[in-house]
Amino acid sequence: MKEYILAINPGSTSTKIGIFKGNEKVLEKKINHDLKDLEIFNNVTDQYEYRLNMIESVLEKEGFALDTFKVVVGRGGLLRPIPAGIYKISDEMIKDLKNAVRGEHASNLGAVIAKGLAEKINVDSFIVDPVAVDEFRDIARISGIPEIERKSLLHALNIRAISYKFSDEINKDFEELNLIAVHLGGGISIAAIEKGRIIDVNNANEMGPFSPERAGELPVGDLAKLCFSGDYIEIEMKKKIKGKAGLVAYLNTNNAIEVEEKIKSGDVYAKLIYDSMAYQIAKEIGKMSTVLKGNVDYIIITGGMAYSDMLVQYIKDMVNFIAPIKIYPGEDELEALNDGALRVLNSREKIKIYEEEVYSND
Ligand SMILES: Nc1ncnc2c1ncn2[C@@H]1O[C@H](COP(=O)(O)OP(=O)(O)OP(=O)(O)O)[C@@H](O)[C@H]1O
Ligand SMILES: CCCC(=O)O
Repeated sequence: MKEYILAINPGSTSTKIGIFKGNEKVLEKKINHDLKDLEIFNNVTDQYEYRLNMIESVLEKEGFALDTFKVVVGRGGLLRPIPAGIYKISDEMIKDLKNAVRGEHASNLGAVIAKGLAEKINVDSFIVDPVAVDEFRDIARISGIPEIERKSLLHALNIRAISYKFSDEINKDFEELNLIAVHLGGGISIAAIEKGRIIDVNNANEMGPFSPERAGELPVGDLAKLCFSGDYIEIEMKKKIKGKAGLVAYLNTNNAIEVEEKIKSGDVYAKLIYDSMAYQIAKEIGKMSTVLKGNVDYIIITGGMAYSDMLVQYIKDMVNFIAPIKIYPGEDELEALNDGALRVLNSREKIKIYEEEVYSND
């Protein structure tokens, strides 16, 4: 009997899978990938067979036959700009992901694997709120140099799932609230949400505060100088901005818990860096409150670093004049994928068609 939903979330070093029966998670597994195994692939989507085989082995070992799944849902990747929602995985979408039309990202594999598995058993496959969700007004796209556009790229899956959860908890519709939603993970997304639409966000890869591994916004003159200093080739510069930046660059770790231990043992430099990250996060929240013209109902803070009392307290002290603050530490993207699939299966939300939304966005 087809009774389960299979959720697939590929990350840079692991693939997480979740099996759900209605709202109940009956299995969660994290498949770790050896970096040496991944290095041989030129593009992320070339890892398809490798990761698919590992998922199938886990399913077999755990006793879940493929034909017990009624739908397969994957994390969406760097697609063309599209509104938030749940999308049927289409050939056009797969083509864009394989061609990396907006770049390489581990989540590009989510749709490819979900569709591959679903086709074997002849069921539907979906993605939910991919990182490419774009609900910006044109005014938010202008950067200051015509060749460069400000882009909407964010942790949309977790941000929207937590926003829905919070709205339910206070018995309001997400579409009637103005929120600032903050995801504090390896990357940091800070979004202004007006009546359910994400109208502005920093773009965790390129702007906003620095994070455990990323540089965030940088003084552009000095950045240009560094690029042309002759000391770095392009790939090194890219790594310097994303991966080897932020806490990693200053303190040699991307682990906020380790940084807090240093601070507690009296490391003044670690405290300066950590406080500076908190300061920049608070400053970005302030920016988003202006985007919403001060009409902010709540600030919600989520992601792994939301577990940190030290960080959250610093931020709260700076921004609690703006709106009440609610903290949801951690993330459950597998649950968010399942929730999305259920909303479609229970006819609470209409499935979107990628090609139609891309076209209507042009
Ligand atoms: N209890 C805790 N106290 C402080 N920091 C924590 C705690 N638990 C996790 N973190 C920190 O949260 C960060 C990782 O967050 P998270 O797991 O949400 O990110 P990720 O999934 O790796 O990346 P991303 O969210 O960008 O996709 C790390 O710096 C980690 O040390
Ligand atoms: C760019 C937003 C998503 C991510 O950092 O993974």
